[in-house]
Amino acid sequence: MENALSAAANAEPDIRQLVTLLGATGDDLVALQRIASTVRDAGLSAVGRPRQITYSRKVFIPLTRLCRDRCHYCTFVTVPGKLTRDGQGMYLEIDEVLEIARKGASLGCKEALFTLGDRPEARWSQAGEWLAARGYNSTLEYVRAAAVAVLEETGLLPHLNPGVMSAEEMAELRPVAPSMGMMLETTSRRLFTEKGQPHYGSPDKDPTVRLQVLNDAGAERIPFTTGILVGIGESLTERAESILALRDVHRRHGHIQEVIVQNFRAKPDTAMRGTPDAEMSEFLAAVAVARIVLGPHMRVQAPPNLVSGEECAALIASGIDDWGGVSPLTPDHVNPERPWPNLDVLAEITAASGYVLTERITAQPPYVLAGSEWIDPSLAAHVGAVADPATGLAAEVIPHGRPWPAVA
Ligand SMILES: O=c1nc2n(C[C@H](O)[C@H](O)[C@H](O)CO)c3cc(O)ccc3cc-2c(=O)[nH]1
Ligand SMILES: C[C@H]1O[C@@H](n2cnc3c(N)ncnc32)[C@H](O)[C@@H]1O
Ligand code: MET
Ligand code: SF4
Repeated sequence: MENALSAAANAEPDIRQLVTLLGATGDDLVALQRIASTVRDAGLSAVGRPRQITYSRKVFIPLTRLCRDRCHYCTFVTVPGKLTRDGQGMYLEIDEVLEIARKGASLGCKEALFTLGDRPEARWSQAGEWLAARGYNSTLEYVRAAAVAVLEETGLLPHLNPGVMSAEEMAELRPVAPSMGMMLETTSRRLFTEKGQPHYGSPDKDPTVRLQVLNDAGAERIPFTTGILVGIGESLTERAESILALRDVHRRHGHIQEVIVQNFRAKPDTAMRGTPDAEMSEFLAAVAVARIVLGPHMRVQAPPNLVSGEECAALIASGIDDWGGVSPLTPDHVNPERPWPNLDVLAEITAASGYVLTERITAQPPYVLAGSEWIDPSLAAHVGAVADPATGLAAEVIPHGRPWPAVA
């Protein structure tokens, strides 16, 4: 442990040392957290915003809960029969999307997070029929149309999280969203190939496929959010490998705008209901190791609603600098049992640790400030209207719709 801690403080720890660090507890964990905090603080100072912890004020738009996958931890996914019994459509209609986005805009939200099941039309004929009846050939085509409607009618900026996409599909979507994302989850192949493991039977959770998406997103120059899900049965070695894989793809393309370290939370109606939640010390060690491996310039995000208020302070101590999207309106539909902290409370929690809660937009500041290299010119006016031109963070405005593309 001492060698591993000293490597973390002074050099690049090797994978064996990272595994040791991922198992740190007690005083060793405190020492690891100190190193991670120092790295985070240096990174924030270097970009001229010392001690700021960011969040994005957002609405969550669950465009469809149908999915061709069946991840054992997921309570978001549903089936056509259940939607019909509950009197719901296969997808949200554009009007329903706009109603959520309009309410969000009036509350000062600047991001519309589209999170949805992967390619449901590949499994459910009802999904394909719903789309065809409205003139769409695919879920991703419908995502694009919904994003355009949100831009034109509300001015919220779409962040797209629709699962696996091809390079061509990402290129089609790039002009309608300043950022996109997809969790790597894990590089563990075993959790995908072995019967009984959480990704068994979910083709979109093949780690090779997911790494390809991350690589393609970089080649397409899309500011991209990704991350790992901690505590789904991956070993400490697999956890270390996953973090290293994210470091490597970012070294290649420079497009990873933030890395989410998310703790698994068991849900009653899922196959993993009996699996204990991620151990807090292991989760904190994962955050700290991610910070150390990814370095001072990466934004490291953990959601504040998946832990307690005291544990939020421990996340700050472990080196995060971003809380991700927080909503004053919509629930976290992926973790519906975990309400968002009120934004005033989150500001207090953040301040109690000596940091200032600061609003950003969906794309992280360096990508906003770099302009057309990273963000499609069709979005320049929409982004310019909600971003502070000096910092690339959020401006204090209420968004409003404008034509898209704003610049032809
Ligand atoms: O409310 C949530 N937001 C999630 N977000 C959104 C996130 O909180 C931020 O709104 C975005 O990252 C914008 O920066 C994700 C975004 C991604 O690109 C990939 C995965 C997630 C996962 C979640 C999630 O589980 N719950
Ligand atoms: C949107 C993201 O939410 C995460 N996700 C899905 N189900 C759970 C759960 N039970 N607990 C925590 N995170 C979860 C996955 O990482 C997915 O990619
Ligand atoms: C609701 S899960 C998030 C989006 C996508 N289905 C994925 O698993 O990556
Ligand atoms: S986590 Fe995403 S891919 Fe897996 S079942 Fe849920 S919606 Fe589908």
